[in-house]
Amino acid sequence: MSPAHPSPHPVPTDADWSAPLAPGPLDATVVLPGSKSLTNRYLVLAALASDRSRLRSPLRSRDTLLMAQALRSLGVGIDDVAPEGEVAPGAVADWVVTPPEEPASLRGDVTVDCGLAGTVMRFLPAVAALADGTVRLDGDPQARVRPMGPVVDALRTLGVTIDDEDGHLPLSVAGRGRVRGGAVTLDASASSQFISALLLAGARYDEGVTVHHDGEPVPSEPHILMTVETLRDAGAIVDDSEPNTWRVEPSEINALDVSVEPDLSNAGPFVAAALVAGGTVRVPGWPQHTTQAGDLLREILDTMGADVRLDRSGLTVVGGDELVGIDIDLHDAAELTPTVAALAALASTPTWIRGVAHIRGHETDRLAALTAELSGIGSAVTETEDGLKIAPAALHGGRFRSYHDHRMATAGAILGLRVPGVLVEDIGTTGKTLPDFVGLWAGMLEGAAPGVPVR
Ligand SMILES: O=C(O)C1=C[C@@H](OP(=O)(O)O)[C@@H](O)[C@H](O)C1
Ligand SMILES: C=C(OP(=O)(O)O)C(=O)O
Repeated sequence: MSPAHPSPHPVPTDADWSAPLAPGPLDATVVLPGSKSLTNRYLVLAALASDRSRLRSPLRSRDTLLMAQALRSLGVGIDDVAPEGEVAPGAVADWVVTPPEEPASLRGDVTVDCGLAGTVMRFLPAVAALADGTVRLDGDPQARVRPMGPVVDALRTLGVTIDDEDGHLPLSVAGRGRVRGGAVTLDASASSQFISALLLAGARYDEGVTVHHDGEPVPSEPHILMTVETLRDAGAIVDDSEPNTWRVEPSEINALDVSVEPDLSNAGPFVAAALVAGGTVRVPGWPQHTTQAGDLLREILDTMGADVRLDRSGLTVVGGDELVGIDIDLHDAAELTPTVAALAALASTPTWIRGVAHIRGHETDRLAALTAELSGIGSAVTETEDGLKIAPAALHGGRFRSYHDHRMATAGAILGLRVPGVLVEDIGTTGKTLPDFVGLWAGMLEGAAPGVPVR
C-alpha cells in the first residue's frame, strides 16, 4: 500500500470509524487484557514442557489465537477452563495446555497461518523443527515482507532443513523430531524476535543453543529479557552474562502455572488519553516489576506532562496542564512509537523519536505510515533515517489509514480525542492484540466530565 495520502477531505465509508472526541476530562478505570508477548511465550514453553500447564488471564486476540491454533495443529492440547476462585471483572477463561508425550511427537505435515504476528512467524519455525514431518508457514500478504532471513539461516546452521522464499514467508520446515542445536551467530538488528525464537525452543535441542548477535544493536531488548526470564521460570538454565550472547542448556521445560500480566503496550493509548483529554486514567494490575517494554510509558508520560503514580492498586495517570514534546530513543520500546507519535502531534513543543529504523519491518513500514497519516491531518512531521521529528501544528480532520496495523489504528483514536473529524480506517485491525478496542475506548470516555473543554 502506498503511504502517500490521497485526500484531506475523505468521504466516510462503512470501513471508517469516526474517532470520538473526548467530551471532557476523563475519570476512567480501564481493565486491560493480558500481554501478547507473555501469552505467546507461555504458549510456546507450555507446548514444549514435560507436563500440563495452566495460563491464567491469557490474551485472546488474533495473534495469540493464531499461536494457539498453530500449536494445536502440531498436536498440543489447548483448552478453555473456568478461572478458579473469585472472578475479577474482565476475567477470561484460563488455558490449560497439554503437550504431546514427548516434544519429538509434535505432529508434522501441517500448515500454519501466522497472520501478521511477528511472534508466530518467528517463534514457530524454531518449534516446528522439533515436529515429526513438514510444517508449512504462511501469513497475511504484509507478513510476506517482514524479515525472517536471519532466524531461518540460524536454524539451518543448527541442523534444520528449511525451504524458504528468499528469507520471507511462506516457508517449509522439514521437522525430524529432533534438532542438533549448538552455536550460531546471527544479525538480529531487524528484530529481537529472531533471538527469542531460538532461545525459547533451544532447551529442547540436543545440544541446547548458544546465540551470538553480530551487527547493529539488537532492538527491543526488554523482550529478550522477557524470554530469558520466562525460560528461567520454567526451569531452563540460561546464561546471558555476556553482552550479545545467550546460552540455553539442553533440559526439560517444567510445566507452568502463570498469571499473564496486562498488556502495557496496549495500555498506551488509554493512558495517553489522560494527557490528551485531561483527567485521570487508572490501569489496575500494572505490575511493580516487569520485563514488558511498555513499562517505559511511565517515564514517557511523565516527561510529556502527566502525573504518573504506580502503587499496589495499579497505575494512575493524571493529565497535566500541558502536553509537551519529548526527545527520546525508543530503540528498546519500539512498539510504543505510534502512541508516542500521536501524542507528539498534539504537543505544544517539538518531539524527536530516534533509534527505531527497524520498525519499517513491523506490521507495516511504521515510519512511512506515520509520516503519511500524520501529515494528512496537518501535522508537521519529518521522517528521518531512524525515526520521526514532529513539530507543533494545527491539526484538522481526515481519514487516518491503518495499513492493517493495530497500533496505527489506535494512534488515530488518540488523535481523534482532540481533533474533530478523524476517521480511522479499519478499526477492527486492533483485534490483532486487543479484543474490543472500540468497547474499551467508549467505556473510558463514559466517565468523562461533559461540558468541560478539552485543552
Ligand atoms: O518478542 C516480542 O514479543 C516482541 C518483540 C518486539 O519485536 P521487534 O524486536 O521486532 O521490535 C516488539 O516490537 C513486538 O511487538 C513483540
Ligand atoms: C511489532 C509488533 O508486533 P509483532 O509481534 O507482530 O512484531 C507490535 O505489536 O507492535
